[in-house]
Amino acid sequence: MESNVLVIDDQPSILESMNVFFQQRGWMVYTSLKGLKGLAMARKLKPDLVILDIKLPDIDGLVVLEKIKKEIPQTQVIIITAYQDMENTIASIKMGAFEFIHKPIDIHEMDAALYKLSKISGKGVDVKNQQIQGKRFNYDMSYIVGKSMAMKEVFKKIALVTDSRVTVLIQGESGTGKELIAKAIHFQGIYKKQPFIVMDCSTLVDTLAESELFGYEKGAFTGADSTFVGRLEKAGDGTIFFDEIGEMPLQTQSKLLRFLHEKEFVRVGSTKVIRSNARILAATNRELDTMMSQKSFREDLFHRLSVMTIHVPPLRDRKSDIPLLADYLIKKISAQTHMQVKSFDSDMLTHIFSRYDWPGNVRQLENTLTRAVLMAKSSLLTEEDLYAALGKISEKKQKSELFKPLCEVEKDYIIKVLDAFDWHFGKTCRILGITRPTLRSKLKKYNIGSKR
Ligand SMILES: Nc1ncnc2c1ncn2[C@@H]1O[C@H](COP(=O)(O)OP(=O)(O)OP(=O)(O)O)[C@@H](O)[C@H]1O
Repeated sequence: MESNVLVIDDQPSILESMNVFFQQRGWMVYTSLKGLKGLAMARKLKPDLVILDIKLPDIDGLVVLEKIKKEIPQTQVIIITAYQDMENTIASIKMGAFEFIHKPIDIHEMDAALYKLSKISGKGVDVKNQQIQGKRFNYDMSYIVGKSMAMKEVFKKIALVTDSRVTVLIQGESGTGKELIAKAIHFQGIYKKQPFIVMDCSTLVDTLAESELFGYEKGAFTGADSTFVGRLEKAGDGTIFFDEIGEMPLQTQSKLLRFLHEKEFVRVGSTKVIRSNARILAATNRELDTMMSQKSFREDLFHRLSVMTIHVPPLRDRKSDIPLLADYLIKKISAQTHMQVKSFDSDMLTHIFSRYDWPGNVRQLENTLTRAVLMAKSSLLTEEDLYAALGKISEKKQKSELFKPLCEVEKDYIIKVLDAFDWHFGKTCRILGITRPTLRSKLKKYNIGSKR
């Protein structure tokens, strides 16, 4: 499990720099600009480490330190301050602060403190290892998250094919990460410096498909004002990824098949044969078996493409990946939207998100989290934010809407009976088992007027 740190400082620039520093070392980072809020977060999150400014706008940093050490003794605290203040240094160390670092923060000093921490902490915070993790965590466009058995199988297959030129067919529902896998195959392999070209087959129109794929010569047809280099040629010694291959028009399928046989093609309007060494990857969310039996997908093309197949399971079949994915995606979204990394309670998120089937798979999860990050009112993603992003109301809210105070129940019931008996007081009193004066006093108490 990754370590987590809470940074409490009233300077946004410090929060930002600490955020980057710890994230690069693979830590989960939480931040607070205020002491009291930071204290509340510490109580809730019980972080491995708190970086605490001694001078805070709302509460003395030393008081925060004292409370943290008393209530969450396992949490280590590093004090930071702009003041060379011996008294505070001594006081904070006496109170159990682990280290005292002066501003501006020297990252080597912070690294040294973390190293020291790794020696004393039972959790074994391994700085070196975290630096490696940090390097890997770079929103790399080919970085795939997953620890489920199913994803481990996917990783194994990727590893088998990255350095070869084998044709791979990637199958899976929409949003499962097929394009990401294609990128991983290309960018993790020895040909990663070569181009990676995507051909979205759902946009191919029969008449233009050949030109798009193989290119055309100037004057090949009306409107061909200049020579056009097709996608295959653009791929060079790299990869061409046919996304949504199931959508490729039948005529184009034949042309692609011929290319796969011969490894050469000619531009439209030319006679010059161009040899290509491009690696072919394809993906589909369609049932190609059914399409083949319906003759809308060529069987021979299928066999050519599926030298190796990778089946990407839907998210509902690997829910154990949700916490890891959510953690990664929130960091990715925060970086992309330049929003401060939102902290969240991983158990709460897992509890809520694991109940959904995610028909749109990881893309839907990513979109949901993006909405949650953008809509969140604070730097902490709450249960309410997650439910709102899912377009649902939270259990807490549901319950509060379902259950009302007794007086409201009584008021509603009296009105219901009055309405049912056309506001006949005698009948209403008999049903409710009360006297007329009692009914009158209740009407007054609940401000129930005349017949509505
Ligand atoms: N295992 C994963 N780890 C990290 N990000 C993922 C993972 N799987 C999918 N994603 C992210 O989810 C989004 C959808 O993934 P991708 O476009 O690769 O899916 P797809 O299967 O190709 O979808 P479609 O069939 O609709 O084209 C992308 O932003 C991708 O980066």
